[in-house]
Amino acid sequence: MSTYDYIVVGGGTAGCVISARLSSNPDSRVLLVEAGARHPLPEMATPPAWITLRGGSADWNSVTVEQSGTGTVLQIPRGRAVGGSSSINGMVFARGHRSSYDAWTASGAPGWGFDDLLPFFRRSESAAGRAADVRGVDGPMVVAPAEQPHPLAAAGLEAALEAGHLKATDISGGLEQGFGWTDLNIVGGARQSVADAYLRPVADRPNLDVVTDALVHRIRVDNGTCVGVDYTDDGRQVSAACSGEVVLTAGAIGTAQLLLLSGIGPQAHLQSVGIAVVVDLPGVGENLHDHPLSGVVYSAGRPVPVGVNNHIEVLGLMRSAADVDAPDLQAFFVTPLPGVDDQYMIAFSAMAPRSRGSVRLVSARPDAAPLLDPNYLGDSADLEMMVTGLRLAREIGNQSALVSWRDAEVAPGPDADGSSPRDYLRATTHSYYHPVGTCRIGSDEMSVVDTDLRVRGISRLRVADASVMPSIPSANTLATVVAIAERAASLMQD
Ligand SMILES: Cc1cc2nc3c(=O)[nH]c(=O)nc-3n(C[C@H](O)[C@H](O)[C@H](O)COP(=O)(O)OP(=O)(O)OC[C@H]3O[C@@H](n4cnc5c(N)ncnc54)[C@H](O)[C@@H]3O)c2cc1C
Repeated sequence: MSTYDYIVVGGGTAGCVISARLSSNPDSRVLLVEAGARHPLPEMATPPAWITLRGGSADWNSVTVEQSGTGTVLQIPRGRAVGGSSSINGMVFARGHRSSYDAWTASGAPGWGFDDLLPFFRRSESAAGRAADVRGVDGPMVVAPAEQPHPLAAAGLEAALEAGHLKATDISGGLEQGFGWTDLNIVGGARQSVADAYLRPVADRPNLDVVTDALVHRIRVDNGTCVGVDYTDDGRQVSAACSGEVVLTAGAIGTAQLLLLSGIGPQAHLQSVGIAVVVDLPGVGENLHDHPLSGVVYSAGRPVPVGVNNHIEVLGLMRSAADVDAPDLQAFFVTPLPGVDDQYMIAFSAMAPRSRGSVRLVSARPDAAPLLDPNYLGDSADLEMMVTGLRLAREIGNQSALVSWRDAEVAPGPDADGSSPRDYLRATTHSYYHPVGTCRIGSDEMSVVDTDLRVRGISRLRVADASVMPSIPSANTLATVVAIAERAASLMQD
């Protein structure tokens, strides 16, 4: 059995960051184990093609249980590839508003506010042309607004300003609200995944072993200490030993699933699926949540060019009412709407959803898909927030700046008023692909990791991915996961 100083479980977004940072010390032997393939699919490089990667070989093809708030069963794509979800995602690179992270501090995660995370956000990125005291100048992720902006996105931005929203000079920076050109991790016309930015440049380090197409089954715990992992590689059962620390970076779904498979989780649930309890940790798999997403669809009165980017170039962060404490709604222009000719959408999403769900096992088999219940619109406040989002999106959609594009509102359609917007929202709300929260940081009994990301009750085991977020930030989640991973690497090297 090989012994490593560090084992990183899941070679996705966070896993690529952490294994690259830890292996920069030539004296540390690092193993990274990833279930997906080593090499990228050709379509991953082409920004507008990202939509087609959902449901393909680099997606775990997860679905939810029927959602009580919507009556629907929804897909939750998540990357199964080196680079993880960053290899199939929409390439929007944005921090949440600073209030999102300050809410983490307030919820019992001191040291995780915006100012605490800022050095790690900055370390991760090169954002040329942005304010250098807020944005990074020499990090691996090279991010910038669309080089060749879509003309319909430009018209949408004008329409948002016409509707009275603020113009944001840097909507990706975490300090502003309003509408502006978001940063994208597209470099020279191609996706830059986190694997491209962090891992591939260092993959030939002699002290870094990257094992792919390998499913981790469980972590091994001996007397309260994590001592290694078990995985299958090409049908063989393999055990790797760890003399230092194991860090779980299998994502909000995969990490919770692995802890449960390893006997770390709510006792009654583990017993119900026949897994011996190692630590009764009731918060594992709880607190699953995501941004709910819907949109107003318009037919265009003229051909809408396909564009060379990711279909999402302008983001808006708004407040649902003037007196709310923090921005709580996002809107963006989908230009064009993929899969249909000459339509576009103004999408909107509740940024601080109250609904909470869970990840649970159906059996002790590591290859069995877990039960996923993000509980979209389960809390009626989220539905009402989406009703406000629909109203604000329509306001923007009806402005004169869009008149040369707009033909008609196709969905919900001009007749939808009274109670029918709620029916429309229940029927059309789907995942924004940002599941988080299943192993949250905190100090109460439902938290899973402490503020140093150490799993409660087990030594030499950390979690560092989207699962540790106590609550979802008010933006797409990639940039936040990268910052969490940077911070984790720094904590592990202290
Ligand atoms: C289709 C899509 C579009 C998105 N668009 C955007 C966007 O435009 N902007 C944005 O900011 N965010 C976006 N996101 C969200 C963002 O990409 C994720 O929040 C982020 O990448 C999650 O990082 P992670 O490290 O937590 O998990 P991941 O990047 O998903 O990595 C987890 C890794 O662990 C591996 N793994 C899981 N279980 C096991 C196991 N048992 N054994 C071995 N390996 C395992 C997986 O294969 C995967 O590679 C999108 C996500 C998706 C899926």
